[in-house]
Amino acid sequence: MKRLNTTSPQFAAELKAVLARRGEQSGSVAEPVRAILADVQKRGDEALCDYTERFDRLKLSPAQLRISEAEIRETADRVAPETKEALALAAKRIRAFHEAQLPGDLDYTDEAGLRLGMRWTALDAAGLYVPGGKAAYPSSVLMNALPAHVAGVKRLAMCVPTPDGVLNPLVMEAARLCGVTEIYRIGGAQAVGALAYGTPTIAPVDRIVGPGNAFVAEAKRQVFGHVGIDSIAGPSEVVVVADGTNDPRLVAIDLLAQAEHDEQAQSVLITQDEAFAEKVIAAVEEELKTLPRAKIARKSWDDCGAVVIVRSEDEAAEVVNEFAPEHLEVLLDDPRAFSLKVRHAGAIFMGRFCPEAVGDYVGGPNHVLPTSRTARFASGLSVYDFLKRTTSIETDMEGLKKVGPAGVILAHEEGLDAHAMSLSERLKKA
Ligand SMILES: NC(=O)c1ccc[n+]([C@@H]2O[C@H](COP(=O)([O-])OP(=O)(O)OC[C@H]3O[C@@H](n4cnc5c(N)ncnc54)[C@H](O)[C@@H]3O)[C@@H](O)[C@H]2O)c1
Ligand SMILES: N[C@H](CO)Cc1c[nH]c[nH+]1
Ligand SMILES: [Zn+2]
Repeated sequence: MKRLNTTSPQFAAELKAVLARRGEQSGSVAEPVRAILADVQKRGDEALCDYTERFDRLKLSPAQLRISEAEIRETADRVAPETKEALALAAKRIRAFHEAQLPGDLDYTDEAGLRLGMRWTALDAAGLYVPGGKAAYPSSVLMNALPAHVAGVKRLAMCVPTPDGVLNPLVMEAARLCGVTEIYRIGGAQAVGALAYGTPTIAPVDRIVGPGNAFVAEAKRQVFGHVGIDSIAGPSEVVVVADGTNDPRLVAIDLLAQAEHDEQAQSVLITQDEAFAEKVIAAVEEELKTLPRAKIARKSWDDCGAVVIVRSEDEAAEVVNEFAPEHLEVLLDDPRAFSLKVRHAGAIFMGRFCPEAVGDYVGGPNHVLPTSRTARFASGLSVYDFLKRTTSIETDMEGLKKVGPAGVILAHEEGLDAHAMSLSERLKKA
């Protein structure tokens, strides 16, 4: 964990090094991912089976890649009723928020008499990547599948790794709850490659969405252009802005809540109160003594963690904007006022009673969010990732007479005479 202070002459360089730290690690996977994607394109199902055996310790034949509906049902039936109720509460809230996102079409006639429109249509097929290497993520099934379902996507193909062949009952129940029946027991870059290029068993999709580790994030980056992707939703990140009135132990737990996802996760505290910062650091050490996933969280905290001492809330906001974090917790008296200073963050959690875990599971907004500073230009998963827009123009001769002559001039300026003639020859008939 790095200690930074904005009063230090080296602050800018130190911050750059903290930000670069994760980039270095993700850069190291580019070549292995390229090789895996090329191999999946070449060898299809055989490659999927080989990588699944190598990385997930599961020997499969191509016929076993897809999880049967009977397996989904039987595995999901093992979920306890109160757990099903918790999942149903989360699903209801997530569905409601994404239904509220649904955009409307445009259709109007302007002053020149042209009827202009924009119609939203759903993708035909979406690939849903649900992580499952170091932890199982039934919550990610909901976050991937519900916006797709709300958007009206006809085909949903889900990939989820099942290390050692273990099917997670709650992942299967979440899939059943969302009506997902096409599920493959594969993960990592090879799953992304199968969804992007297709194999004899897995038909290709039009867009791949969902979070994953550095291999998954890099694979999505590399297939972008051949298929759409939502964003680079890689190893988790949280920045916590807290004043000294907070309980240091709760802040430490919030930092560890994201560190426990992945050795490459990043947790950062920003505060004006140095004494408070030291209490949080001590509390992190104390919690790591008993945290079940301490091995993962310790490496994440040691390698990628940071504590930044700032001189004002404005300075804190500027540091947040530099991180452009996946998640931002604002544990201040007026979190909403602070949040208005923030230009780049995937999701903001406001107030001392709203830790990120509310959003991870039951808040409603999506927890699949941009990482590695991509929140500067990317957004969290939403219904818009499963929709696309088609615009339309309709006009009669009256409308063409209003706008056509200007089009002719511009076409000639661009040296495109057939463009000009397609307008001028019609105008002659006026
Ligand atoms: N950004 C978000 O919105 C968001 C949401 C949830 C989870 N996450 C992140 O998702 C990630 C989940 O990671 P995970 O590992 O648990 O599951 P994962 O499913 O992302 O990755 C596991 C897969 O990685 C592949 N793999 C493992 N080691 C490999 C290697 N050496 N070479 C090539 N491929 C390899 C395997 O195929 C395995 O199936 C975490 O980093 C977590 O922070 C992010
Ligand atoms: N914090 C993760 C996004 O980085 C989402 C998640 C799923 N389950 C628990 N947390
Ligand atoms: Zn989380």
